[in-house]
Amino acid sequence: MDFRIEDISEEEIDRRLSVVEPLTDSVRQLVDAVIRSEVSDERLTAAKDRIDEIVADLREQQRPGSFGTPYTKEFIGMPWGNAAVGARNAVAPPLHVRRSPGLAECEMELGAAYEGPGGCVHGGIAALLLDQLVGEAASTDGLPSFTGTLTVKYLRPTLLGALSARAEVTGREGRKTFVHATMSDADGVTVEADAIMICPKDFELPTGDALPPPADRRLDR
Ligand SMILES: CCCCCCCCCCCC(=O)SCCNC(=O)CCNC(=O)[C@H](O)C(C)(C)COP(=O)(O)OP(=O)(O)OC[C@H]1O[C@@H](n2cnc3c(N)ncnc32)[C@H](O)[C@@H]1OP(=O)(O)O
Repeated sequence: MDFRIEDISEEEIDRRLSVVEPLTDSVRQLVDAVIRSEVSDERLTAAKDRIDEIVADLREQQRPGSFGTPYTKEFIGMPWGNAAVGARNAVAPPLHVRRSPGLAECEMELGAAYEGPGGCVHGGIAALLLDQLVGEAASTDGLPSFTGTLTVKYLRPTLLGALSARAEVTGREGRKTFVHATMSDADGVTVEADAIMICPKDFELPTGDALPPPADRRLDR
């Protein structure tokens, strides 16, 4: 796992987020517009050329590999490439997760980019989002857990639109944490999931005098 430390203040995190979040949001709009646009083929081709120019511009200075999760010295994580919550990742809806001990909750709006069956959320997307949420619920004590097993039950189709999700720790056994999660629309639960989350045996926390103990650590931004 990548544990790069980036020694920046919370003000600097906010400043960077104020630049990248609107950009990522515009890319989300672009994805949605491409899916639903009914303009002529000529205009679609012209759009491609303009987008290619922007891509070439952004690639002038490019990080190798993935974004990873840099941490501040206070252990605030910045998982900005993450597929479910990443502030720089237009693939992420994004989820804005609220966390308290053993609990993670969020609301989200899933549009055309997340479609599986016509008008409905793709089952893989529901599993992705619930996977993130069970990970966050299991990790609220500051020690990260990986998903060992995730069992997903689709109770009825989840229509695209406004949704909420919730994950709650139901038990702990050594390095294993058991989590139950649900995704709901206005009429109730549509998907439920059970996870066995595991803190890996060879997992080493980054060390350093400035690092607070796990229980006092701030979580991701
Ligand atoms: C602050 C940051 C916030 C961070 C918030 C971050 C949120 C991120 C959320 C994203 C979640 C993900 O997508 S995570 C990515 C997807 N998952 C992965 O890639 C995991 C890949 N698998 C692995 O790395 C490994 O297999 C592990 C870590 C799961 C387990 O390895 P290990 O540590 O060597 O485990 P091991 O000693 O063998 O077993 C320990 C105990 O767990 C059980 N066990 C082992 N594997 C499994 C399994 N797959 N499913 C169920 N149970 C298992 C064993 O029976 C044993 O039980 P007993 O004998 O003790 O009873």
